[in-house]
Formats: sequence, structure tokens, C-alpha cells
Amino acid sequence: MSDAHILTTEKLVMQFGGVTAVDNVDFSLKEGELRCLLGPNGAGKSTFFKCLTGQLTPTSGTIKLRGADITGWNTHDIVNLGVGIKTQVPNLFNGISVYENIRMAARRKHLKPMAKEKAEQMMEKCGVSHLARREVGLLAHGQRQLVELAMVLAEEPPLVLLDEPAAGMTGDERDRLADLVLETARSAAVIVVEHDMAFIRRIAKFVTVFNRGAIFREAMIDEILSDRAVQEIYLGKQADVAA
Ligand SMILES: Nc1ncnc2c1ncn2[C@@H]1O[C@H](COP(=O)(O)OP(=O)(O)OP(=O)(O)O)[C@@H](O)[C@H]1O
Repeated sequence: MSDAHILTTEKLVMQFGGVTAVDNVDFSLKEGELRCLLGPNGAGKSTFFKCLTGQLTPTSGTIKLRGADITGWNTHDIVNLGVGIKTQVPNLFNGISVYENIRMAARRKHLKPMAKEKAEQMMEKCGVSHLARREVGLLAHGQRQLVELAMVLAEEPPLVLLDEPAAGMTGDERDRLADLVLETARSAAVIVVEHDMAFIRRIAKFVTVFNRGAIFREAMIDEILSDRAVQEIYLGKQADVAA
């Protein structure tokens, strides 16, 4: 991991009417760093994520990617800058096969023969080779999540943003996903927003905890899990963070 920052936000604010969902957030992520975003329901994680991915335009503040101001850019342009984005709802072409979806994604980065090879590699890596000819619209949610991840990784982005990637997955799929995220983080910076604590425990290193729209704590996962104040903000909102 280098000390240079791939992504920073300064005084980022997102308001919905009278609700301040993201409140003055200064955040930074180093090149090659894996960061998990945690926090109780309604803490502002998803809204923050959606500002980073261009799904929402922040009310104020700035977002910089490798020093370039991308505040208010749309998702398409952010993806074209080389950011791999996986939102909560898989973004797939339902009528065509798993292989075709992944090959088309690989084609955005690679020439034709290389794109085929890359698609095959990615299917293997993400554990969906056995589904290659299946229509993605007919797959279970967890399988669709893995296919979309294969599409994102096929473009070899230097920054990967994942919103609840483990949702709807079986135990085996979740284990596969954890290995994939760790492997991806060897060559790219990764941000993961996730509720599933078993999954978080497997992958997390340094984490950012949100509460009421602001950054509440930033520390290594072990420290966070034993932090009384962090446990208290979770209590009454969802399963205990230490459960
Ligand atoms: N489109 C919206 N319009 C109005 N309020 C919103 C909107 N999206 C989010 N909010 C509010 O912003 C706050 C932060 O919500 P957000 O979904 O970002 O939290 P979260 O930490 O991702 O929660 P969860 O873990 O439940 O997904 C909440 O009070 C939520 O009700």
C-alpha cells in the first residue's frame, strides 16, 4: 500500500430536506487500501457511498479521485475514470448469459481475444464458470452478486466500491466473496459497505464507523469490535456489533 491517497472527501454533506444523512465527512483512502464502512441502520453509510459513486449529488463538500475533483460527476463518468462500482442492486443484462455479461464488461478494457480470456478467468475466479451459459435473469441473488463482481473486476479497476456485496449469499458464496475481496485488495483500493459481521470479520482491517451521518471512529477492526461506545451506538438499532 502506498501513502498516496486514491480517494478523499472534504467536508462532504448530503441533505434530504431537513435530514442531514452525511454530515461534514472528511475521509481518505490510500492507494491499495481495503476499508470497510460500518455503522448502525440509518448511519449514512449508503448515502456516503452513493455520493462517491455519483448516484447522489452531494449538497456541499468535495470528492477527489487521485487529486481530481469529481464532485457531482455521474456514475457513468466515474466508471470511465476507472472506478469499479457494485451497487446494492446488481446491474446486469438479464436476457443474456453469464459469460456474455462478463465478456462485455471485459471488452470495455480489453481487445476482443483478450476479453474472452479475461471473461473466462473472471468466471473461474468468482466461482461462476458452471453458470456460464445460464441467463443471468434466472439466477439467485447471491449468484447475481458474484456475476456482477466478475464484471467489475474484469475491468481491473484501481478502486473498487462495493455496497453490501454479501447480501443474499449462501455461506459458501460468502466465503468465496471474502477470498475475492482480499485478493482484489492486493492490487486495488477497495471500499466495502456491509452489515454482515461474519463477513466483515473475515475481511476487515482498518474500518470507518459512521453514526448519525458523521465518522464516529476509525481504527483496526479488533479495536472497533471491543469499543464500548461503538457497541452502544449499535444497541437498540440492530444486532450487537460484538455478537
Ligand atoms: N432518498 C432519501 N430521502 C430522504 N432521506 C433519506 C434518503 N436516503 C437516506 N435517507 C435518510 O438518510 C439517513 C441515512 O440513511 P442511509 O441509508 O445512508 O444509512 P445507512 O447507514 O446506509 O443505513 P442502512 O445500514 O440501514 O442501509 C437516514 O435517516 C435515512 O432515512
